[in-house]
Amino acid sequence: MLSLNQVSKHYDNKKQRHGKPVRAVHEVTFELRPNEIFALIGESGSGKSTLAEMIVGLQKPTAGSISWSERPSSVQMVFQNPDRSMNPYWKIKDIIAEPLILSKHKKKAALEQASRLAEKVKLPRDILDRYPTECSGGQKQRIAIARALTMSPKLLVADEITSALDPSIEAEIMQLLLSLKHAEGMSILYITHRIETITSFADRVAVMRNGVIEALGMTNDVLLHSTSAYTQALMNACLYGDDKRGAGSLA
Ligand SMILES: Nc1ncnc2c1ncn2[C@@H]1O[C@H](COP(=O)(O)OP(=O)(O)OP(=O)(O)O)[C@@H](O)[C@H]1O
Repeated sequence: MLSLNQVSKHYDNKKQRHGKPVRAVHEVTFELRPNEIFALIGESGSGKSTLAEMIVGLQKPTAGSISWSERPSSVQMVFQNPDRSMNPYWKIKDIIAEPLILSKHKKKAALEQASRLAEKVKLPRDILDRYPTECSGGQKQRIAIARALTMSPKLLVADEITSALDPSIEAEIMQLLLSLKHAEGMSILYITHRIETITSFADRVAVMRNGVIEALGMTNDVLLHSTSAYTQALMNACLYGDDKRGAGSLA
């Protein structure tokens, strides 16, 4: 359904003083299967967000191709900081309904759909008439997910969406994503630096390092049996807590 073929994103950084070229993503090739959770892990700066942004069309590759077999609106993205995509002066029901109204649905039907989706992502009923500042971080991520669901996505790209949340709230959001994968029949590209959370969550995992995919396969195979020293170091770093952001000094 989604296939990436030799996808690269290089920045020349010529306009910056002392700017050096960066190979944010370099010749990445993989396919995403229908109805799978695919985790993308790697240390900070390894290129995960750049790759995600190219997949949803927010950035153009400098080389290679990305092909998506479904309608364009069936790829949706949820970001780490939900506040950036929410108008603080709008009620939650209007925030969830916005994509429907933009795509010419009648307001009444859009609000009814927003209410159904709020229930689907297990938000309390009274939240619809509140404003974003009156919601918790976990609730805001549920709101962002509900809004993404208005477009009946076949692929949800989730970029560090639980990174700012407490572990117990993170676990609840991951549980929600698992149930949505089954109920909606969608795939999820899940970007995280918390590797310890993905073992019983992701079907497959890709490990990024300096813009390239260093390992890719079934989650347990990659995390437990990979011969890649970098992947092993990432695992050790998260198990023994010496660097929560990843392999750090292992460049
Ligand atoms: N617009 C840009 N211009 C120049 N360089 C950029 C730009 N965006 C990202 N980069 C560089 O590309 C590399 C990959 O960045 P990216 O944000 O994709 O990594 P990441 O793995 O998502 O990191 P993090 O986990 O910290 O979000 C980094 O070296 C970054 O500095």
